[in-house]
Amino acid sequence: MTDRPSPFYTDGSNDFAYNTISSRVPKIVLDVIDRNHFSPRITDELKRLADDMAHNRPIEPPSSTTPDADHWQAAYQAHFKNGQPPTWLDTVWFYAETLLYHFIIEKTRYYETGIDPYKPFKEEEIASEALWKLLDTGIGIEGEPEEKLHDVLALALWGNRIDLSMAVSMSHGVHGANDDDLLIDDRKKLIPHLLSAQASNQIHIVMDNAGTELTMDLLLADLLLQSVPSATQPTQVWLHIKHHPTFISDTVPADIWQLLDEMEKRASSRELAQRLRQAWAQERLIIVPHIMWNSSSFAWELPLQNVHIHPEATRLVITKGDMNYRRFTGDTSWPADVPFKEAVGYMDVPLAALRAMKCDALVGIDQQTRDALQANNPEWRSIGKYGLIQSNL
Ligand SMILES: O=P(O)(O)OC[C@H]1O[C@](O)(CO)[C@@H](O)[C@@H]1O
Repeated sequence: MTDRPSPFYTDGSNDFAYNTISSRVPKIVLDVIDRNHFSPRITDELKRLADDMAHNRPIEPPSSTTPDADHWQAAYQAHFKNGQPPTWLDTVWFYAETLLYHFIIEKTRYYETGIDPYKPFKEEEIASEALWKLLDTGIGIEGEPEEKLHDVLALALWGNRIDLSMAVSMSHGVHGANDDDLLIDDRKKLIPHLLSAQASNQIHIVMDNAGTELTMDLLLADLLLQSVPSATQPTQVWLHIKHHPTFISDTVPADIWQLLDEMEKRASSRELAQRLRQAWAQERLIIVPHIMWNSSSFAWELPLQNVHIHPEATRLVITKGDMNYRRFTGDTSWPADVPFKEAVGYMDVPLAALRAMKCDALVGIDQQTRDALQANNPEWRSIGKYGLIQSNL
């Protein structure tokens, strides 16, 4: 058993992590200011946050008033160095980035106003014709269940490219996504596992972005509800989403209901929306917002049983996207000879990760493949072009 490598740091030892905290997310904070109409006080607090990150200032103590204050105050202490608060460019990247998005919610007073600071970004995407064209393509997929699952799993993966925090990833789009960019494809194991007769009746999807990715995930959920054979209990699909808005586009409850409303307005997607609403009403489709998915904890630190992920009932956990991949694999680059199954060995349930690669975190790709991709494009890991469908099956 290979020891888990340390997580990426923001101190320059990993370029992408450093650039994210020193430059990329400060720009996102300023963009959030521009896209909203905050009071001068909130605007000044956000500008100071952006400036603190860019200038490697000490991280300020988190507030004591948010529902997850205990987590963030404990994490703050746990990341002290030499008895001092960490600075933004000298700490664990996963902590710094998740904390940054927590601070945006804290400073925009989300818990006092209920206003999603990313709503302007999300509204723009849900109005895009590309989203609705892709949904029509997905709805039009025909064939046997295994054929449909093969194609819809690919759409759910490539939908992850559409990520409002990463223009370069969005630039690759979903239409025309081809399997050449799919570096690992475990669908040949996943699909028989999903379609076989088993006692476990629950598929848990740890969700990611609203908008296009959510549209593809709802299409996948509908197909799973129709295709996965029921056992003593009806097949259920659980959607695990964020408790509050984060990472610009991550899904919160309002995003699901707004999308279903929009789907119902369109003749081509009305039936899909109605099936999903009915599945929800019959408790076959279950939506679970939980603040653990907003935290800086890695997956092995999370009480997954608190969100009903139990070995005996769970047929598969599907994690979507880059941040969840980082949370489940330790936000690090594993040695090339370590299989995905080993890196997630703490998981006592079948797991599949559907991820468009947007940073250096990686496990389960051999050295020869890494070298070839590196020679072709040194930024191959972080441009959202390549995708993984990895499983511990
Ligand atoms: O929505 P996803 O797939 O989790 O990716 C979003 C994240 O990808 C990253 O660029 C790298 O994880 C983050 O900085 C970014 O916000």
